[in-house]
Amino acid sequence: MNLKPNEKLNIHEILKDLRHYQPQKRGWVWRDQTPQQIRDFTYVQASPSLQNYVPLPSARHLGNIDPQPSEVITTEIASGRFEDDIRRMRMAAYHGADHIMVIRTAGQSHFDGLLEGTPQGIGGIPITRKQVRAQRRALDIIEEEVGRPINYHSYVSGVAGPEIALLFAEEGVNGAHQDPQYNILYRNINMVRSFVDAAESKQIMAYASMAQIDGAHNANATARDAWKVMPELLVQHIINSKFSEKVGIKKENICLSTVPPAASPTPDLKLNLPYAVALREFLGDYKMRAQMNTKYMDSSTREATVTHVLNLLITRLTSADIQSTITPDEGRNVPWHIYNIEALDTAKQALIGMDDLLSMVNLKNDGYLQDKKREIQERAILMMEEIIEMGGYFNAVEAGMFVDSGEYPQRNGDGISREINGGVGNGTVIERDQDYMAPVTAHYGYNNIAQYDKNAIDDPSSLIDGCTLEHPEMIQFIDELDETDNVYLRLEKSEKYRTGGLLRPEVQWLGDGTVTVDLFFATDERTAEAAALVTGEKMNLTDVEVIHKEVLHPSEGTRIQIKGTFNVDIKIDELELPEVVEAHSEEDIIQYIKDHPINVVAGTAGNDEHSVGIREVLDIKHGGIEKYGMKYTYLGTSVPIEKFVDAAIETRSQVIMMSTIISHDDVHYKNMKKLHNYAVEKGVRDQLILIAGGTQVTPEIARNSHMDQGFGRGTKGIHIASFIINKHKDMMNED
Ligand SMILES: Cc1ncc(COP(=O)(O)O)c(/C=N/CC[C@H](N)C(=O)O)c1O
Repeated sequence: MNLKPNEKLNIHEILKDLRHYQPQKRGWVWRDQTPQQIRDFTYVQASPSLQNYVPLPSARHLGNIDPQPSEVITTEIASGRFEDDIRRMRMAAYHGADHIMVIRTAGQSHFDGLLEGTPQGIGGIPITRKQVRAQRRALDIIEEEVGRPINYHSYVSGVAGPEIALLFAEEGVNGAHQDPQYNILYRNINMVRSFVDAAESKQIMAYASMAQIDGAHNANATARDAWKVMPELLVQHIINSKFSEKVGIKKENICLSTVPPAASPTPDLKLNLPYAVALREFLGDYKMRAQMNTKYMDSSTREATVTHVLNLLITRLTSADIQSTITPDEGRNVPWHIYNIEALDTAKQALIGMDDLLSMVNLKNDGYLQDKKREIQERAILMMEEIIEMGGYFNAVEAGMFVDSGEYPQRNGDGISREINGGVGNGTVIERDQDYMAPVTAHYGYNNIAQYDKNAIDDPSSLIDGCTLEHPEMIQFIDELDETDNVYLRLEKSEKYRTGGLLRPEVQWLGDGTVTVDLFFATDERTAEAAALVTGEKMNLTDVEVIHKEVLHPSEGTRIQIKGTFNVDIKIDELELPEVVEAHSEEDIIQYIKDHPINVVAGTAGNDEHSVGIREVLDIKHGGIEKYGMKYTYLGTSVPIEKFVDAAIETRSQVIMMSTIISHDDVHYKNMKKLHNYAVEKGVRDQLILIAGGTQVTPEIARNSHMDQGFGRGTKGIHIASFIINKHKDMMNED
């Protein structure tokens, strides 16, 4: 399936014959990191541009360039409906994401086997073979469309870790979180079981060349005062990284989740920059996955974005191989399309904006930064030495050494303590017998293959002519298990928004009807909140809820954002679509005017004193037509209609731009007819391009009033200039 930008991805095609689909490749793909020369600009920490993309809004002034940073950019997409998330993945890829992270449904860490089918998830997606295969298949098509590989990522931790790891290897998943410490500390899974499972999972991930992200960041999401766990974060990174390397994951696929432990209004960089430097100095052989702090994130997207940009500054002052973006699941707890895309644009804009920063500034080799860095490192080393003295990691966990609210070596005794012989899965690790044998690939630990064939020791599955990792056709694909909760039922309900010609606003699921309204009330917070809910109801929204409050002043005013459901289906074929306003590139217009000089007469007609609008589209300062080399004679305001034509004749102008804002008694259309009639009377109508503009002017009605074109709200100089050269070309061909 080849995707075209103006064609929607067809979920039915993705699901068709899924049982026979096999992943196109395995393994993580880093970006091609090569400096890029784009127009006048050289980008050093860059990668090649995409074939299909949506550039930043401001790129419009720069020929729509879309430079790509060198870091892999992550976005997390998990609304609970994998079929709807595929659309967002395509949007995200257009905005520069090449690492799609799928959070699992709540509590999947505690499922001791694989889920099947495609039930709807809560707070994430139930990771199943069918769902993974469908999304990887979609990403295979989307990466063709944007022209860059896309890494698909989810989570291996939990009691079914090894089974999930094998599923991911079989289905071509490219990256996963895997860290036994996560199981132990945050899911209370038995520590012996967790490390044995982790060895198996990591071996499989190494075989499939998957990138691994660790779970150290969870400490600063869990700790009482996150900035105090910095020594422990280093320790956690070291434990998982060294363990992973010993199991067999290549260093370039071991990624540290370098989430900084603090965010403004703490002095963000004074805490997080020394930590970032300390981490990279100790563990620079591995890859760094930068991820902004998600603990001190509230419902203000503006505030979260600033924290995100400060994290991007740290990335540019140190280094990152993967740059994660605001994790809507953890930030605003609303995994909506707009938050993924805004965060991707933030990352792209900031990283590109700070390209090659260290060629201009560098970090001081003395003073606070180095002292703080060293202090963090020393605390971490002391902590590791004490762990060894305590008899090792398991004893240290049992003693509550981790996520204590004290800054090591200070201990407050409130760490997360787990019993060596406790937790989920305790007592489920069984010593392998002498004759234990499993004829499978990427299997960790004792495996007595030699008892059957000494030559097969390095290739156990050769005893059975290969396992599922060599023969994907052996994989048992289970379609749907639950007749009441599966993708087919969901697609049936939303089909009218796919092929029924209907539209409804949405935030995450097709046609979910959710809208947000941004309100300000000149009153205190509680009154404003109550008023906002009533406002939503009076707008005929249902399920109205407040999702964000901002006090501008305790009594003068409060900002409230609400969400609500809009319960009306919009019929597409009843819509009157706005005209497409063609805009040539700035270079083409400038060149055309150089070859064909064009003069313009402009002013505001009749008894109308408005002048702002027409100045916006005339002056070079606002990107008016002057910017493209056109010369204009400005007649001012309240210009008699005849004067426009007389001045055009006198100045040998080809164009009249008449601004006519006032629309009482349709005076604006009367002005247009008068202008046309007078030009005819003077015998110059066919030599002139007549353009009318104004807030109440529409192209169709202007043309019906004998103008050549009309321009309404939001018109920019480039739109008018493009029309003028198109019309001028037509007139030239006619002559
Ligand atoms: C090591 C590890 N294993 C599993 C899970 C998730 O585990 P469940 O699937 O049971 O929820 C996590 C979660 N971290 C959040 C990731 C964050 N959004 C990020 O970008 O890093 C984890 O860190």
